[in-house]
Amino acid sequence: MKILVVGAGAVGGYFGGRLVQAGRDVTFLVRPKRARLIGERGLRIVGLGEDTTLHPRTILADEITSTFDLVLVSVKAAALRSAMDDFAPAVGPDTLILPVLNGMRHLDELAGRFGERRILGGVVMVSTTVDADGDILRLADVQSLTYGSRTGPPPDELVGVLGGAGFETRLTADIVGEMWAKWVFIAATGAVTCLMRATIGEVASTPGGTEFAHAVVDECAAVAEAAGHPVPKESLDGTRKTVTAPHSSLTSSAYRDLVRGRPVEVEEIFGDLVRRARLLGAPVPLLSLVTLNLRVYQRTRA
Ligand SMILES: NC(=O)C1=CN([C@@H]2O[C@H](COP(=O)(O)OP(=O)(O)OC[C@H]3O[C@@H](n4cnc5c(N)ncnc54)[C@H](OP(=O)(O)O)[C@@H]3O)[C@@H](O)[C@H]2O)C=CC1
Ligand SMILES: CC(C)(CO)C(=O)C(=O)O
Repeated sequence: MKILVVGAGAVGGYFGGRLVQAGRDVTFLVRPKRARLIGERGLRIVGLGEDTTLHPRTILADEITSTFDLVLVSVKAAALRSAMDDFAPAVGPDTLILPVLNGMRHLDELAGRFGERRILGGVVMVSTTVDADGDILRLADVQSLTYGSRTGPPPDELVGVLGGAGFETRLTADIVGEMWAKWVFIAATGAVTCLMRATIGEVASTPGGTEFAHAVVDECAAVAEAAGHPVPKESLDGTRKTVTAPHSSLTSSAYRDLVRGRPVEVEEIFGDLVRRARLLGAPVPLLSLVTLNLRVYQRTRA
């Protein structure tokens, strides 16, 4: 199965790199600067005691001459539209597209462009960043990819391709529910860390921090429930435990972007949740505050 990984950043570089290591037929669609760096330095996965150098196949948008069986989309939300233009020639009649962006909005954009049927849902749990050398730096020992069809038959053909590649994978019958659970998790983690400009542990160990984190989780979970996708108790308990852990160095990709002065996926992670909450009549004062805070950041960033 020919796999095109769109974006060799923190997430695409990590999962795509693992698939390369496992001998899968992977090509990375990259832009010229990233292509040069990977050509010179290799794609390196570092951190947590690892130092792996891979030499994957890369391709630029104007070099795509054939279609792929699976397109794994791992760009940030702001780059999605131009990425869709770039990878469109790789999409044939039977190509499946598996996006792993946080939030939910990208599904409509991808379905609008390529058709509902081929757009799978995906959830990644990983904590990686691109470091100053351009390497994929692992920050925590989590690495899972959950995926499934939203409309059609389960993509069973992916099980053997994505499985056994050094990260956990799960094909689920309820990927939309899983995406909501991840959205609650990432919105809560992102809200706590971005609004307080601190790690989960720094907030949780400060008086009032734990109560704040619980209140954020309550809001996020209430939106999921109102939307018809209540987060299962076990998953919600896990989210609460994670966002209130006093010694945790966990942040979120949104927070890492914020402290580096980069664009944050404000609308996709927070704004869209607030918008849906309003439509559903769910009160979200804390999420509204985080959204406003980050919108101001976004406008004044430049
Ligand atoms: N990092 C994390 O720990 C996690 C992130 N996520 C989510 O995953 C998604 C991706 O995030 P992340 O990997 O961190 O982001 P990064 O910014 O690290 O990576 C995105 C990559 O996409 C590339 N890109 C953008 N446009 C194109 C294009 N047209 N063609 C080819 N490549 C392109 C960028 O390339 P270039 O170098 O050229 O700019 C960049 O390398 C986000 O939605 C994020 O919320 C989810 C779970 C964890
Ligand atoms: C799992 C977690 C919180 C890891 O950083 C994440 O999904 C993100 O930051 O986007």
